[in-house]
Amino acid sequence: MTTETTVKTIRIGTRGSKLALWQANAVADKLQTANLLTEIVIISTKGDQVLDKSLDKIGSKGVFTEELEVGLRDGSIDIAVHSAKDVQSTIPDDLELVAFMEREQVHDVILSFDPNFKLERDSKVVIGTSSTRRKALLKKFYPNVTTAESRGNLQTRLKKLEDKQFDALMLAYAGVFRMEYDNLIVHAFPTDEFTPAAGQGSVAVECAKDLDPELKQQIKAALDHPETHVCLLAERAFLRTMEGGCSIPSFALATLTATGQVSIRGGIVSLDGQQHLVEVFEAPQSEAEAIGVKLAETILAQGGAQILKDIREQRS
Ligand SMILES: NCc1[nH]cc(CCC(=O)O)c1CC(=O)O
Repeated sequence: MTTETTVKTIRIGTRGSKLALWQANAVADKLQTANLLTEIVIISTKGDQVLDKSLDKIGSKGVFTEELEVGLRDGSIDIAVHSAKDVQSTIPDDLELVAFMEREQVHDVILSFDPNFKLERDSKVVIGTSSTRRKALLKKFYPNVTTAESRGNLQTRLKKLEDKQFDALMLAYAGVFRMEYDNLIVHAFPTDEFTPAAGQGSVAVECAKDLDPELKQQIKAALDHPETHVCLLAERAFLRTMEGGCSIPSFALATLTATGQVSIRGGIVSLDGQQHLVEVFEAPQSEAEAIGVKLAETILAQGGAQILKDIREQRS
C-alpha cells in the first residue's frame, strides 16, 4: 500500500495595495523556502474602498481586516496577511494570529520632494497625515505645524504631496522603505518622542483556529520571528487594555534588552498635544502581556482614561 501525500497550496489572503502585496509576497517567499506551495488571493477591504473619510470616522474596528477574516472563515483563504498595526487589538474567538514576521525599523519619517526641507521646532509647515497619534504628537513637539488629511495608499499620498496639498508627508519608515521611497526621507523622528503605534513595522499572519494543526505549525515555523512576537504580545496587550483601535492617540513600543528582558515604552497624548503621558516598564519575556496590561492600567490611572473619555465625547 502506498501512502498518498496531498500537497496543499496555501492561499494567502491580502489587500491589493502595493504595500500589502509586498507583504504577501514576503510571506509567500518564506513559505516557498520552507517547501510549501502558495497562491496569493487579493481581497478588497472597507479601508481600501472608503477613501474620503478619516479612519476615526469610518469606525476603526477591523476596517482593513474584516473582509480577510470572512475569507478565513469561508475557507477561500488559509492565512491572511496584515500590517500588524492594522490588526484590531482583540481578534474574533475562532481566529488567531499565528505569526509575526521580523520587524522593520519602527520609527516615523517625513518625506518631501525638496531635499533641503528641514523640520525645526518652530516650523510653520503643513504636514500630510491622517493618524490621530501623529497629529497629536506633532501638536506637542512641533506646535506651529498644521496637518492635512492624507488617507489612501502610499502612492495616493505621494500624489497629494506632488500636487502640493501639503509641504511634507509623515509616514512609517517601514512602508516607505518597503515601497522604495526612502530617497525622499528628509527627517526621521526619534521613538522616544514619536513612539510608534502598537505593531508598527511588523507583518501579522492570521488563520482560523481550526486550520490543520500540522499546517499551522509549518506556517508558524516558516514565518514567525520569536523576538518580534514577544514584543508584539506586550504592545497588543497594552492596546487591548487601553480599549482603543488605530484611531486613538496611544503609542507603544516594546524591545528586548541586552539581558533578554522585554522593555515597553508607551502612553497616550491628548488631541491638542497638551497632555502627554508616557511610562516605561521592563519584565521577563514570560510576562510580556502582563507588563503591557500594567503599562496601560498605569497610563489610564494617570489621566489616560480621561483623555479617552474626552476624545469619545468630542467624536459623538
Ligand atoms: N494605517 C496604515 C498603515 N499600516 C501600516 C503602515 C506602514 C507599515 C507598517 O507599519 O507596517 C501604514 C502606513 C503608515 O503608517 O505610514
